[in-house]
Amino acid sequence: MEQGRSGTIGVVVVAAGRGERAGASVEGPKQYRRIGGKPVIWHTLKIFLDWPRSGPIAVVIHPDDRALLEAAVADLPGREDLIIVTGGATRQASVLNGLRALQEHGVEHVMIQDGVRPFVNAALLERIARELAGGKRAVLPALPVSDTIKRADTSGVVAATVPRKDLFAAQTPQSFHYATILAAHERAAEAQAVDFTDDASIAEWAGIPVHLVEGSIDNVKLTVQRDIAMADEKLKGDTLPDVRTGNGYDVHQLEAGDGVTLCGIFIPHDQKLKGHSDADVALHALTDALLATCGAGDIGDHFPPSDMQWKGAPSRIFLEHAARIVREAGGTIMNADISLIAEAPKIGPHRQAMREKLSEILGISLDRCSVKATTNETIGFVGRREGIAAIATATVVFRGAE
Ligand SMILES: Nc1ccn([C@@H]2O[C@H](COP(=O)(O)OP(=O)(O)OP(=O)(O)O)[C@@H](O)[C@H]2O)c(=O)n1
Ligand SMILES: C[C@](O)(CO)[C@H](O)COP(=O)(O)O
Repeated sequence: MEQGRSGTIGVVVVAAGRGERAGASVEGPKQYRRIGGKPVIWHTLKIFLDWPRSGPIAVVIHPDDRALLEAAVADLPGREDLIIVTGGATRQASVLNGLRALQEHGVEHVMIQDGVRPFVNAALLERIARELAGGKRAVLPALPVSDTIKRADTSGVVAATVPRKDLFAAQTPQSFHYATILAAHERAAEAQAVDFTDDASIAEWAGIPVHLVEGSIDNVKLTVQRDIAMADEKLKGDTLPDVRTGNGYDVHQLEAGDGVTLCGIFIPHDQKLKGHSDADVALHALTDALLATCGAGDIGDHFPPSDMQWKGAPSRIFLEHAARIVREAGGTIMNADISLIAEAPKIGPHRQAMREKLSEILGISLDRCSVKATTNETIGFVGRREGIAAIATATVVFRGAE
């Protein structure tokens, strides 16, 4: 065996199982099922191929799956460097074959990864690598169990509640000093000690201290059909359009005057709206709705009433500002909808002009601009003609989900 090159981390990805618990599929065993449009094994291998510290990578497959693997990785950069190995009847046997395949590659450490954990991530690999570099011979990513754990007898009756304080759920990549874990695996095989479900158990059996590092909550093993469906949904979700809705509400008092400005349209009336600017409640509500779609605060944050420059200002300035913020954040305004709540003046005759004004200010088509109005049936402050209220909703689509 070649001497391990200091710091080189080999990888064994085991993918020779039959996936019986997940059930049959035309795509083959679960490691070849597509999630987010790519086979599970493609995702897993990509993480290791992209991770700059990966040394040689052995992929352990079932003898019947050669064509499936080749098709699965056909478009994966770096696939030509993968070392393809045939697996055994158990996970343990498959890992041993993978470890043996790295013998001539001079690795100092090895990460042993389930092919069916496609959400392993570089941050987790870095955490593990730090421990290996610090001299740990066996490192196990794991998370504390969060469910209460019961032990049951064979009739399905609970025999005991197991204190969970010291319990952890083991993940992969379980990572080791290469020569140490290879020797332990070889000894376990010779001793026909064969019921180990993971490599840390073999290290424990061989008396090697296994050190925990914090696993990753995303790093789930796809075991049953539902796991695969959920993984697919998760990845598809990442590419869904990022549609956001914001709402806004505003009220201004009425006082004696000669008219009100609503949605940028002046309507002659025997009252006017009180306010620092032109007091266009409708445009103020819509400004808030737009700002809300990108978490940009509210109108008061951008145009403080204490700032004299906004005295008597036309409110279209505020709306144009909010629309600019939305666009700069990557948003496209899809729809703006305003409901006015006013006893008087009548809004109906001005609705079309208001919609056209919104369309002009926002730069979107008329059919995406809606203005509605209702009275307050003579009750409350609106009913007593003491004020006018407006409610607005804006829908914005952003480029790509976060
Ligand atoms: N003989 C085996 C058995 C399992 N594995 C691999 O070990 C990982 C974890 O095993 P598991 O989830 O149990 O996969 P399967 O054995 O395929 O599933 P099942 O037990 O439902 O058949 C998987 O990537 C699987 O392909 C392997 O390489 N060789
Ligand atoms: C290695 C493992 O993924 C750690 O949780 C697990 O032990 C594999 O068990 P399985 O029975 O092969 O699913």
